Formats: sequence, C-alpha cells, structure tokens
Amino acid sequence: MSDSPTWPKAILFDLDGTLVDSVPDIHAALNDTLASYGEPPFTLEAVTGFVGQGVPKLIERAYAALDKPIDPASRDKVVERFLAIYGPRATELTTLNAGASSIVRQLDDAGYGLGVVTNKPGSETATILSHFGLSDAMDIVVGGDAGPAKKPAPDLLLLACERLGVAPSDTMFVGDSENDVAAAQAAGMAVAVLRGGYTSIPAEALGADYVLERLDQLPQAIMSIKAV
Ligand SMILES: O=C(O)COP(=O)(O)O
Ligand SMILES: [Mg+2]
Repeated sequence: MSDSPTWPKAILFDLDGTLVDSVPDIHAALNDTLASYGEPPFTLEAVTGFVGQGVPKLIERAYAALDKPIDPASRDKVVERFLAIYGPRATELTTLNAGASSIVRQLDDAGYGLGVVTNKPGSETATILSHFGLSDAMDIVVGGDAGPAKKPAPDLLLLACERLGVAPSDTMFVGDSENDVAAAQAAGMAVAVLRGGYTSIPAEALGADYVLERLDQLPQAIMSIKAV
C-alpha cells in the first residue's frame, strides 16, 4: 500500500445503479411478490423508477402505481415477503457495472478508506458485495436498515464517516441519483454521479461535483474536485 492519500481520505459508494445493475433481480422479486397477492407485474423500466429510497418505499411506490395506496402495517408484511423472495436470488440477474472491480481494487491499493452506503438492507448488500468479490476491499458497509434515516438524509453517510474515523470534508461519495447528491451535500462531502443510473433526472442536472461516464474515471474526478 502506498502512502495515505491527502484528499479524499475515504471514498464511499452507493450500491444499486452505481457499483451494480441490480434492478433485474429487484424486478423479478417484486413481480413474484405482487403475483403472490394476485397483483399484476410491472415492467423493468417501471421498477427502475421505484428503486432508490429503500425497500419500504419500493413497495409503497408499486402499490401507489397500482392505485392501491398501502397502510404501513400491510406494507411491512409485503416488505417481509419481498425480502424473503429477493434475498436468495439477489445475484441471479444482477451484474457489476463496468470497471467496478478494478477501480475498487485500484483505490484500495492507493490507500483510500473505502465503504458502501446504500438504502438497500445490510444483509442483501453483503450478499451482493461478497458474490462480486468486493467485500474485502470495503472497510465499512452501511445498509439502509442500519438505524438512521435513509438517503436523501445525510445520516447514513455521517455514520459511515464516524465508523471510518474520517471527516465528511475528507470524504467523497459516488452515487447515481438525486438521493445520493442530496445526502452527500447535506453531509458536507463531495459527490460524483455515474451517468446511466436509477434516476429520471439527467446526470448533469443532479448537481453533483462531477459526472462520471464510467467508474474508471474516478481518478479524474478526484483530481478535478481537488483542484477547485
Ligand atoms: O435499495 C434502494 O432503494 C437503493 O439502493 P442504493 O442506495 O444502493 O441506490
Ligand atoms: Mg443508487
């Protein structure tokens, strides 16, 4: 390992839409869940639009789209059933985004503290990271069920900084959506977004410090943000 980098000291990654393309499994599991309640399926595109603020929100958005708003107690039951279906199949159709493995290895070798901060629950996050061989490089993993409010609130990112022992101002977040940009900015950290993630907003309009066409552009993003 080389000397510790000056800035940033740590780099945190969002999971869904950033390190991995996980919607195909979320889509299949959601449709199986809905079918078990006699509800019709959604397209992959529709489900992509439901992802981003955690599983309870995914279920609420699906039922809202069915025109059947769901109360919190029923939603929690559906969440439980969804997770029972999704957990065992979370890596069946999910793929790593281009360059994810090599950039994570490169940043790890360069001495950055690394972590994942996602709204996805911790257990399914661990399954996916381990399947793709990314667990060892991550110093910390904070899932959406860690306790504090999910992104777009800054809390999960602040918890990650606390666990890593780095200041938010010495940290950079890499995400794909408006939730990631809002969370990072509220936490006081720099943020880069990967184009083509799970959002209907064009990458340039997300308000991030840098737009990545591919994850292997992260070194350029670091140089560019550092120079400001
Ligand atoms: O699970 C979600 O809703 C989104 O997860 P993410 O925070 O990794 O994008
Ligand atoms: Mg995401």
